[in-house]
Amino acid sequence: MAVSDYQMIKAWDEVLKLSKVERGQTVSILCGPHTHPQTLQTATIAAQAAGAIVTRIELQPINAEKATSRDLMSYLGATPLTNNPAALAAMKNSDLVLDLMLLLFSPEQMEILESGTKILLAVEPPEVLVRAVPTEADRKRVLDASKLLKKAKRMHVTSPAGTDVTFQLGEFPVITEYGFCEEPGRWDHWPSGFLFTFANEGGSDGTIVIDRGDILLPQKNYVSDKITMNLSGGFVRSIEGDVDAALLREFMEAYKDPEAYAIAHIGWGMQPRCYWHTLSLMDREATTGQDARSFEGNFLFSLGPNNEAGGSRTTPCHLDIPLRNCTVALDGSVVVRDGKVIDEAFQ
Ligand SMILES: O=c1ccc(O)c[nH]1
Repeated sequence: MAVSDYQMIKAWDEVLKLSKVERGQTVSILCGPHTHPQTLQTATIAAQAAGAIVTRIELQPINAEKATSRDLMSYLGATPLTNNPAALAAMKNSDLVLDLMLLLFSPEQMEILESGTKILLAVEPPEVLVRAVPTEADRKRVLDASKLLKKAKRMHVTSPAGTDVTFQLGEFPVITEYGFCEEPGRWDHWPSGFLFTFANEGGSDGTIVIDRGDILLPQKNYVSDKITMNLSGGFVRSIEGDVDAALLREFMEAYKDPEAYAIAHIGWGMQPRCYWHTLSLMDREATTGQDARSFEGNFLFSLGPNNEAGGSRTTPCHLDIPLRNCTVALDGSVVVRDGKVIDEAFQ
């Protein structure tokens, strides 16, 4: 359904208030030719209404000749900000950057955050943004869950489809996503509502079965036949199945990068206003799949880069794969059972 400018401005008002934007602060809006015009215009109005000094920074896209997918998250690392000291300086001197272009996993994003600038990514279409406007309650619930994940040394994930995989934890921080940036140096993504950490280097072993109906991102399809991944020493050693597996293998082979097969972030979804089914109702190219990453009770694992958490891997190949009906246990304590979040585990 279409979204009115008024409703989108009110949504931005709420997100900027939650992000503690104050009169006189500097808000820089990073955009590109692909940025949704209504998102850009309403963000500009809301930031001005909040009393901020607003700057738009438009950068031209890159990597089109390298990526085989048009999805914004299908070729990461080098961004239009790479080797652009003018734009980098502007963003490091801003209180908040609204990233309507997508910098994810770029070294420049880390450098901007280290300067104390907050970065809020928002590239989903207005219909998804207004459906999942973040709340303080979302933040509290994700932070409560993060306390357990921060202490965990081991994550064990199983499913009726045959997943049985163990991740050693502790080398990397926990990253929480709840849709706004209330602290200097924080990165977040609106919409979201999930948390994750990264498995210790070399510390992932077992089998992951991507079941019928589970989602591959950036492919943004529901797989129609099971894909079985065998993991050892932190890397996917084989990808078996039928056509979906063959398509996934060729997608990954096209990057010609062995680091594409490394396990990256692992965690689970906690956003009640995001759903597994919505991808079946949307044009694939209209979304980056945040509903799929955020829906309640998914087990979300990713492959590829871990530089976002201080790791050394910066491969441009990045897969996010949310699974349904999994049971996730941290040091033996179940936090998701058969695809349902166990909130009591976080009390
Ligand atoms: O919001 C996001 C999106 C992609 C990703 O890999 C992590 N978080």
